[in-house]
Amino acid sequence: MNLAQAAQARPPGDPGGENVLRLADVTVRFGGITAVDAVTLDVPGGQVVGLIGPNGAGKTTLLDSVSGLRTPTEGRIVLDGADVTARTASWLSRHGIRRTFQRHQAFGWLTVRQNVLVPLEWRTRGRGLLGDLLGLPHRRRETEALLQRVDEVVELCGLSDVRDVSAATLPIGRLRLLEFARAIVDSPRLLLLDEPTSGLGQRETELLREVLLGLVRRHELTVILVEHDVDFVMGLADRVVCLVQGAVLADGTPAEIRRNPEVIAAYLGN
Ligand SMILES: Nc1ncnc2c1ncn2[C@@H]1O[C@H](COP(=O)(O)OP(=O)(O)OP(=O)(O)O)[C@@H](O)[C@H]1O
Repeated sequence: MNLAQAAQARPPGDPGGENVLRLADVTVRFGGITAVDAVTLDVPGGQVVGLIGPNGAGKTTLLDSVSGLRTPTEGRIVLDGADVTARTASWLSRHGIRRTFQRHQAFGWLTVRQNVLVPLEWRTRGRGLLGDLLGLPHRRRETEALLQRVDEVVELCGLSDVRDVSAATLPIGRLRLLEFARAIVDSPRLLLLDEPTSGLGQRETELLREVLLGLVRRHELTVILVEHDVDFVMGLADRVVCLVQGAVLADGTPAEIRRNPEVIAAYLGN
């Protein structure tokens, strides 16, 4: 990862590409509770959109809808121009949407390297099984390429020193970085991050920031970032959306959101 190269590829403030994602009046209800209330949002390619708001504002529920874990009660979700509102999580995952969760999802009994390999194995599952069994050269080359990619991402996420250690023995900060590594290893188009800095120390937070910034600036990634660490969001996001009681209270640049009196009253404080 070279941040200088990354910064050249897309200068800060560049509006990014066409919309990767469009939410149109997305509403999610749980019985009488409206968790997400008619949210309309465009996410241009290559941008980081920060999603902030108080506890219970509907941020995670919105990510659940975009990642196919929860079908909206109303409204439409459009990915690269196609309506994906009713698509399943596994379909969306195969089509380039990845997410992390507030609680890490690593497999404790696998090593760091094996954990990062899982999404790649899953993507190529079943393909070339005969080639594997016969040890055919083209399959060996494919496997070597996958392992090389795994090692690159493990290094990028600062996990090389623990790559052969089982995940169950890692402290929480390392586990969160492992979760992130698993989410980016197969180069998703859209990454949904749910409180990625929670449990990270200062150095780990800075590493995560640099890795994310590099990927985004090189147009490799579009991100929706849910995060309570306001400085982290404001430092990374091209745009910030503040949700309150399921609805969009404000949508603007980090500077606009920081000085928005309604956002200050509802969430940021003074
Ligand atoms: N499975 C569920 N069943 C019923 N209500 C739910 C469910 N999931 C979320 N809610 C409710 O929906 C609302 C939004 O919750 P959500 O977790 O999306 O908020 P959030 O902004 O992510 O909060 P936090 O910052 O605390 O993670 C809350 O009132 C919550 O209690």
